[in-house]
Amino acid sequence: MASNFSSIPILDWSLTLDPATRQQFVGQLRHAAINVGFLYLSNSTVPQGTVDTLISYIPKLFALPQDTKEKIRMANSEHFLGYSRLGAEFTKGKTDIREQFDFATPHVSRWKPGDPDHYRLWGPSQWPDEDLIPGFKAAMEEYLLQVQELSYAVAKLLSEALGLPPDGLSKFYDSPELMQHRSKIVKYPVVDTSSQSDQGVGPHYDAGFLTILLQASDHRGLQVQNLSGQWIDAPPIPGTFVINFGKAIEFVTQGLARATSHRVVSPKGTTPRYSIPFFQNISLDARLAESVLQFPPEILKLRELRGDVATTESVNFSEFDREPSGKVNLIGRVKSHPDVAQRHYPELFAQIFPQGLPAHGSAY
Ligand SMILES: O=C(O)CCC(=O)C(=O)O
Ligand SMILES: [Fe+2]
Repeated sequence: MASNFSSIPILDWSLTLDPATRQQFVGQLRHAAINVGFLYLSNSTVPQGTVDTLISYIPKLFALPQDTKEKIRMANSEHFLGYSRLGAEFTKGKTDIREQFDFATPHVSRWKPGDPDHYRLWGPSQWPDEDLIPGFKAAMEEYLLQVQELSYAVAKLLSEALGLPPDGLSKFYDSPELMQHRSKIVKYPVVDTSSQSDQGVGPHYDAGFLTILLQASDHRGLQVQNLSGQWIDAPPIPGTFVINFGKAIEFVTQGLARATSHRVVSPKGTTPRYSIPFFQNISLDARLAESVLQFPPEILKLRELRGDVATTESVNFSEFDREPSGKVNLIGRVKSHPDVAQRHYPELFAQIFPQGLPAHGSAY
């Protein structure tokens, strides 16, 4: 019988600051990683002011005129960065009812002719005109910087929690100037469920290492699938982030850090739900099948005690066993945003969608 969970643990980052309580935090992180795959983090290193400033911009960002938003649409960007209008994205063959802007940490594309296609995946963000939303770009870039720092600090503690040295995961990151992490600002509108689905985003796993999610409005909607397949609510808790693990870290930790399936149900009531996930990436070149880590037997025992996870309907990033991380991520982006892919990666698009653009999204 698999151990199971009915709520998501809340971890207090301030425990890490005192040597007397640090190990308590590390133990809680070990439990959350192995048995749940999700946690809330309170009292993190990200200043509340940075969070509040960014949140204050969200309604203004989505209220920009539609043509202003379309000027920076994702289809312009071979990096899959920019604006996606409502209904432009697919998960498991169904339209996700969300509108979003994808941004990323500052990065200059390293791609040059002859390099693999997936080097083109990372590059500069598209920003709305500064005059139309003054201060927004600076607020987002500051947020990205702070959350990036937090993500590296969490990775160190996770490494310890799994019985590795603190730098046990660092070989998966390139030097900072070669790395790029992504984020997006998402709006889930209220839908009329008598005529529409309530799929904010369908069941899926995240692809990378760590996801640090800010639930930026007071709405339920995020749900997490437990080991026996039931959907557990992960409601917003003020002053916290939600952290979860992606398929890449699950792969290299032999399933110790669990990638847990999750989804968002459209909000009820009268106001939209907002969220800001941050996806910590690993090196585009990382070949995970060659980099699986070794763990102490007492840690591996905990995975055995957890037991097997019920099969889920979530989308899988199964190519990690043969392709470099950048290629796996590119394939995921092509499936989620086929219109962008058709324009910028026609060959890969044709392999994945031999019949052309899916009418209703048939990506998975
Ligand atoms: O909006 C949320 O709360 C979660 C979004 C999510 O899981 C994703 O975009 O990967
Ligand atoms: Fe996700």
